[in-house]
Amino acid sequence: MAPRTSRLFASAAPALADVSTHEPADDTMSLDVPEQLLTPENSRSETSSNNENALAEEKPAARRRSTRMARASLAAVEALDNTPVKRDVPTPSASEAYVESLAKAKRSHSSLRHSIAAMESTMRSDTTPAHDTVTRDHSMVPDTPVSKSSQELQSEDMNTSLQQRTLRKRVEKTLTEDEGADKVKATPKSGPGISTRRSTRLSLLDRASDLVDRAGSVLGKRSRDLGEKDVGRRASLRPRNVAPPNEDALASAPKELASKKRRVSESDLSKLRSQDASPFEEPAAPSTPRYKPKRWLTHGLYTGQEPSESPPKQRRSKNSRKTGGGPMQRKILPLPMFAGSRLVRNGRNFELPFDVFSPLPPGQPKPDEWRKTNKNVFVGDAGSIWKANKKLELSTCMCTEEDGCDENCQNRYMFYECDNGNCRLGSECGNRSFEELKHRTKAGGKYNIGVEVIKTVDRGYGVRSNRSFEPNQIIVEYTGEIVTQIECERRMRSVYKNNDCYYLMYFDQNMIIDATRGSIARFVNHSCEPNCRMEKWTVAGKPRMALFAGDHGVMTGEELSYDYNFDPYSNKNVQECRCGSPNCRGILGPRLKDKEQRAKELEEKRKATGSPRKTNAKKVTGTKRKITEAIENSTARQGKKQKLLAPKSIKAGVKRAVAKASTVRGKAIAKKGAAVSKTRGRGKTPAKNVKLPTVKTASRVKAAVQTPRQRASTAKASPASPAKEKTSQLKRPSAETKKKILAAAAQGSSGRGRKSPAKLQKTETKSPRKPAARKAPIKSPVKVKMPASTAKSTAKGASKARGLGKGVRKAAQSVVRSVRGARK
Ligand SMILES: C[S@@+](CC[C@H](N)C(=O)[O-])C[C@H]1O[C@@H](n2cnc3c(N)ncnc32)[C@H](O)[C@@H]1O
Repeated sequence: MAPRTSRLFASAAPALADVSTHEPADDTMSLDVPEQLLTPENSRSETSSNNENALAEEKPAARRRSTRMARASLAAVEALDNTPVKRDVPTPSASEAYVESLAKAKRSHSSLRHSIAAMESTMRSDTTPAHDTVTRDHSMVPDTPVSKSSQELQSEDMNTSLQQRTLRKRVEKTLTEDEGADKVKATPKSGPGISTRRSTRLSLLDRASDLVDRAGSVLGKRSRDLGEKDVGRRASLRPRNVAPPNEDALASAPKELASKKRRVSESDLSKLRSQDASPFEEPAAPSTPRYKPKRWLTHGLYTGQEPSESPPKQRRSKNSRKTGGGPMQRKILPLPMFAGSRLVRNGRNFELPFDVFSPLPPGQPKPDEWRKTNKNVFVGDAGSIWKANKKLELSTCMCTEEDGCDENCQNRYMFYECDNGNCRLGSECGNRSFEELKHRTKAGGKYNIGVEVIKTVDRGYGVRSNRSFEPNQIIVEYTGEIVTQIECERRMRSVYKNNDCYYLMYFDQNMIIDATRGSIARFVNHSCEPNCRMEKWTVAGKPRMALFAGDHGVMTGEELSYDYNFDPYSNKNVQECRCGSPNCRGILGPRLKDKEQRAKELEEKRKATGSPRKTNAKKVTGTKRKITEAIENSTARQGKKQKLLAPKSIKAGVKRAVAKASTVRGKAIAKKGAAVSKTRGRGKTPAKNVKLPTVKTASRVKAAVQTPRQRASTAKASPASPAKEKTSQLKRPSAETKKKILAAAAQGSSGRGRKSPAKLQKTETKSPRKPAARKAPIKSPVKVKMPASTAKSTAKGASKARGLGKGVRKAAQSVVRSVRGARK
């Protein structure tokens, strides 16, 4: 005890000096007790053993000192609590404790005085004068957990002036009753005294590690690793008895500590340390550095995946090598992303897949020679010519708000865009496509623009949609340099003569858009079954071209195409089409016109039904495509044509002959009537004979055959019709023949016929008036002669042309017979 006491004295020398100045010492014990309680080392040891949370908290120095004082005073309270008397009696309130302490203070007044004086002197020596007041007045107000617990004991009396005195009295009481306090003091002084210093350093270290943690989370993995290494190194300095900020533990800790202190001898200090540490280590959390907890994303690519120990954005193998954490605790491979086991177990709400809007990844081949312009630019003379021909075209929209300029809008029909000048519907108007496109372009971004260039397999570049488009929605404007036709031709001859691709399109006023320098629309390829249309609209009086979605709309990722309806100008320019559609026309040529399209459809219909074809192949002419098609068609139908045409031509010939014959007959009848009337009127009977043979009146010829005169007249008349048709082939009869005919006619008429000579005479009498008329029947045999063959041929021809009938044939034959008979 002696060396120890001297050591204690040595350490408490300043305090003793102060004490001696205030009050003389009554006995040695009175000096011993405060020394054990109030040395700075003691107070530190208490702090280190109880204060855990305070390590991490920043406090001003003065506050820390006051805390130490509170610890010192609290140690006395704890000692008080540890007495057997206290354990049996319920914890008194602050006022009771005060009364108690007063009673006890009387008993050991003198010794307490010394101890209090020593305590105050210690306080003075530890704190500056400025803080002295603070220490005295607010020694119970520190915000550490321990001081809070002691503060609770006095919470009711905090406002009274006895606050400090209560503390003093309790200390006095403790000192009085606890005679073995020196034993208790030995342990905290030697054991935790060491760790007190450490704790002071550790509070700083912990703060520093906190800062490193924060910095690590900001600076990234490498910094975190560095921080971790540092922390690991400092961990050797960390006290092993760091307890969590548990109030129960804090409350119980001093009791256990006090009881152990009594049991442990001074010689077993090293053992004591390890034993002291054990009760605190059990509830204490492992002394790992306190990292900011990782927050796993609740959305994005990895949503639904099991969290791993690896930091994100790093390969697991690499990560485990660095951190030494090892791979994840998995027995089998995880399920694929978006179908992980968690997803299978729990399910989740529907989320759009990440590639719904997925522009092409970077690194796509891009056209080098493309010079872009999103506006039409007039080049050369085009501008001046355009202005000169400019017409102000206005079209006032008549739609109502209910209609909203839908498909029935008059402006829409005419490809006129509505604007505030010609339409009063404003935002309700549905016919402002170019306006919409303007807003989209202005907003920018891949989605608003909605198209991107791609490289196709066999058609050069193309354009792909990276969003969906409604049917008939505007997609992109076709812009470029507007040139005159002359300029266009010049470019074709010189500039583009070796080009494979042309970007020329007919525009307006005989001008052409050359999109070699133009918008992205120039890359849109041709398809025979396109999903888009190229349309020309008038916007604010100016024509503009744009690509619109087709009637079925466009889906994300589809390649855009329209029908070029391409005019290749020459054979050289005819290009093979590789659109791959089922109805591909084979070349980049013009599409069928409506009429041809209809004809084609009809043809197909006929083929299907098997009905004969009426169309004329001659009509299918024009462009190269059409010629090709016509050739194909003709070769395909040649056989059919031959089979069909043979019977057709006969029928047609017969029909023609009949029609002609009937027409001539009709005419002849009409003429006959007229002639008869004329002759009658004029008294020309022989004319009747001349006219009768006009082939057509078969019945009358028959009747005429019945009498010789009539036969004769028929014989004269019968060849008349063919003679009439083929006058040049007839030969004139000789005079002798004429006489014979006349004689035969006279005999025949006198012998057979009932005709009176008067009649004949009458006829003859009439004949002088018209000798030519009379001559005609005379001539007729000549005629008949010749016409005999003619009649034959006529009969043959008539038999060939079977439409003439038997009557005509018989008449002709009878004429021939009569002529022969007349000869005989
Ligand atoms: C206006 S450009 C289209 C963009 C072009 N593919 C490019 O790479 O620049 C027209 C040219 O593309 C090619 N092309 C377009 N559509 C095609 C198709 N269906 N089949 C074959 N070639 C096509 C032809 O060479 C044509 O002259």
